[in-house]
Amino acid sequence: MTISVWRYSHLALAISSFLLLTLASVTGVILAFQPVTEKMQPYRAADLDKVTLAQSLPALRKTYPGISELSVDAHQFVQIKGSDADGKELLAYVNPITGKILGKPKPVDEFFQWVTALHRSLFIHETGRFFIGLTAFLLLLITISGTALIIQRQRGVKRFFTKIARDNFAQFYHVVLGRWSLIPIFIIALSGTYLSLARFGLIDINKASTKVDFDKIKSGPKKKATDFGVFKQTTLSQVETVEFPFSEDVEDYYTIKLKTGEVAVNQVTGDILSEVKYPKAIMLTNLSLDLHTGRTSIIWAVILAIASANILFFIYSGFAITFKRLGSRTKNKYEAEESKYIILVGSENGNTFSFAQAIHQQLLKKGEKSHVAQLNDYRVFPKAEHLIIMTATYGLGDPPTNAVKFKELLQKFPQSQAVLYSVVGFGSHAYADFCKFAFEVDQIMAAQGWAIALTDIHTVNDRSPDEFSLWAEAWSQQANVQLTTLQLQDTNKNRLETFTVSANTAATRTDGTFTLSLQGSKKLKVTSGDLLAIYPADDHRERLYSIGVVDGKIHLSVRLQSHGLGSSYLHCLTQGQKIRARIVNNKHFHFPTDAPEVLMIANGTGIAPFLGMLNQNKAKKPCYLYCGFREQASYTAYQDLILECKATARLKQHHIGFSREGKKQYVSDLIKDDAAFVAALLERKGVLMICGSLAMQKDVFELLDTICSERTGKTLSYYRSRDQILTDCY
Ligand SMILES: Cc1cc2nc3c(=O)[nH]c(=O)nc-3n(C[C@H](O)[C@H](O)[C@H](O)COP(=O)(O)O)c2cc1C
Repeated sequence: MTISVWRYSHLALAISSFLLLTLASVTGVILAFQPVTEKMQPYRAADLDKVTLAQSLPALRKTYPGISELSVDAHQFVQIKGSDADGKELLAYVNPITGKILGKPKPVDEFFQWVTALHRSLFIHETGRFFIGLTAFLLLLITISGTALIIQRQRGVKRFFTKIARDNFAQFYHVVLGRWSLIPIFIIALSGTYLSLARFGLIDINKASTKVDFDKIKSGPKKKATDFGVFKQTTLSQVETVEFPFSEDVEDYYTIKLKTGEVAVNQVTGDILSEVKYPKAIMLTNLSLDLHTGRTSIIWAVILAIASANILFFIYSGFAITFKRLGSRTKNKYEAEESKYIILVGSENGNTFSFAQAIHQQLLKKGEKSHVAQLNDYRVFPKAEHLIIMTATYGLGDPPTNAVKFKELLQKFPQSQAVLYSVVGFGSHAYADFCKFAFEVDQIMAAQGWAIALTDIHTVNDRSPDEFSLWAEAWSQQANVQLTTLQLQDTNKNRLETFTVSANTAATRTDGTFTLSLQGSKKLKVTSGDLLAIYPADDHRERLYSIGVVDGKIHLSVRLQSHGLGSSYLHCLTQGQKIRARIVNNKHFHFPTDAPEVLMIANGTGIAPFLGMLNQNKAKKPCYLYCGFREQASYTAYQDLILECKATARLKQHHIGFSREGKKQYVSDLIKDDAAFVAALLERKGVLMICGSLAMQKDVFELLDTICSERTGKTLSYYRSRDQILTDCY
């Protein structure tokens, strides 16, 4: 089943039951304390599984000749009923062997009684019981769909308990707590459902009673009750109640109600007069009661309380996740299945969506059925006549995250009608592989029998509105759809903050690299590894820089490029100057606080985020830094900070190589020298972080692939898929 089927089932079930589930969970938490408080009373008889009826019944009957009934409850309290020597009513907890009175039963606490009635029937008797039973059943289905979702999210049953990628608080803890409380919640739901079915007679739980043939009752040979075989073989832990003979008359007998059946015993001879076995359903009902109420074990009662409290958290976090998802989803007027125009977007930072929206809105205005989705949502579009694919490119010509599945899905879901397609690539000439992913998409589209190219592939450099308009014009002519001026919303521009330059080393360095410190005007949510987006020409062109946060300030490390738009702009900034920029949360490259060890690999200005991470490593997690520079002069600027981190144990080891001096080493040479250590670190679940040039990343990946296959027998992608290799290269 696809993830969305499970997700929607999970959501629909949760929505339909959340009110009653909240009530049942709150009352469930309270009721879990009932067995805990009751069990604290000092009436518990020890080792009931060793005390036989032969040891107990004759002794009790001797001490209390007026005894009529003995009962053993779930807390292992032995209670007797009858009349005492003075003919007064006798009701007490006793020691089953000595008969010593341990205490008097108290009526059930009124508060617990009230909560129990609310929990079971909402004070509306059978109707309430029905709704509570239904809620238990819905909870069972929610647990099953939740399990399926966790398995899909973790990509397999075997990886069920492996590390969870952290999206946001609600999502992360919904899954983390879900995994741990799955079993108790499943048991609560299953036992609750079973008890309701039994209550409504859908399961037969009628207890048949013993039938004694009075004509066959023998009055001899007489035996002592302590020698009755059935008494010797039965322990009090098996017993629910014992009804004592009313008188010494042979026609009055013992009726012993066990958990598994009922036995009538001749009080003179000890013969079994009649015996019935209960159906399995009775045992299952008892087990369900034990499991649902925690009445037999304090530990289980506490687990039930925690699990019920977790259900309340799941209700909160489940809704938080849903609202967030709905908020960020592209709002489509028409479903994909009914739309003539399908616009698929590949985007990492959201900019490409604003171009897609511009076309989408125009089509809607014209009364056309248009639908915007992510490339990863590609499927069969039965009514589609036009497919527009707009995608960015990242890394070494890689797809954005929301497009990684597209190629596979395309092979899986061929369209059954001819569809006219057009591909628009969004990229930047600042990267070697300009719009590479878009070109790949265009090529595989061309290979689909059902796909007909409406235009040649168009590329848009640096989100240029002019270049995009050229494509829009070409497409509108070919598609015969008139488009008026496109409204491109630059949402990023609304999110700019002011930063003050607190230091710039541009003037003091000769090697072309410089560091820049910035101070935000207000308290910003930023951490090392995030990116700073600047708009040097105050237009659509955006430039991103990795951030290191050192002592609360944002540090950038930049190499001045000839004709570089961003680097030239930053180079000229002077102390005290203010700039407008925004922080891009780059969560996949944050310091992995859960990792046991971290190995950082950087070349050149890629060291910036690591300096911040090391500075923030107050927990002194073992960190190793492998760094490559052109010459010593490039390294000097960072040396003091690195040595300080080492002196304060925030950095355990560092290895620096210079490509144009001394041994002429690249960072990959440093890694090669320590291949055994790197492999062992990966095996110890350590994390490798790489920041710097894409060329360096390529070399290091090739080397790591060899190291892994030779030394750990695993592939590099094995560690990448487990978030043990994190990259931020440019
Ligand atoms: C880290 C990084 C890597 C990039 N790699 C490439 C690339 O290899 N080729 C390319 O043409 N553009 C590359 N770009 C530019 C983006 O594709 C371009 O800015 C695009 O408009 C971003 O769209 P989005 O905001 O929708 O993700 C890269 C941008 C960043 C920040």
